Amino acid sequence: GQPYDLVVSAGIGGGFPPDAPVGSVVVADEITVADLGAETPDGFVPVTGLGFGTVSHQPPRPLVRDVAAATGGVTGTVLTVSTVTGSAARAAELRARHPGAVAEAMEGFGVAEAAAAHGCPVLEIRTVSNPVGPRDRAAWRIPEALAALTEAFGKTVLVVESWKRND
Ligand SMILES: O=C(O)c1cccc(C(=O)CC[C@H]2O[C@@H](n3cnc4c(=O)[nH]cnc43)[C@H](O)[C@@H]2O)c1
Repeated sequence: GQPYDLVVSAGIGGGFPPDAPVGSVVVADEITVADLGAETPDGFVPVTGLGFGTVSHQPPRPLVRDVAAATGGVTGTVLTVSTVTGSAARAAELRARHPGAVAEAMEGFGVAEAAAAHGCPVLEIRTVSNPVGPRDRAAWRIPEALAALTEAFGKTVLVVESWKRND
């Protein structure tokens, strides 16, 4: 079949204040799964600490830089979680464990694993619909985040097309 040059995971996400406010664009320079591992009496141990697997993927640096410049996006780690953060304590715990985290979402790491399995680079772009923290569904700005995503994705496509030609 036709080989792919890039896999893009795009969607909305929660932003860690103050780095990624609601409405902002985030481009992952690292895609990290935050809750894949084991809980032990001494705390959370990632799968890598258990002796197998992987917990992070790195999108191509020049592409991240150029997409962030084109979209006005913030770069940083985007965490993949299975459970949407719903408390200040959990938000603080995640940030303590991942100081470079600017956002969380639910799909990026799975997409990155699939891309890696096919030797394909990956990019994750998120627009922020809500702050990561105490659960307040009424504060989620999903239509605004989707509108921002549409705009950011259009700019991303232009960068990706020139990146493909030049790389
Ligand atoms: O009502 C809830 O608390 C709730 C629980 C689970 C999932 C949801 C969603 O609507 C998430 C679906 C979608 O949005 C992304 N997303 C947006 N904000 C966040 C976040 O703060 N943490 C994690 N994921 C988030 C996610 O990637 C999904 O695509 C609501």
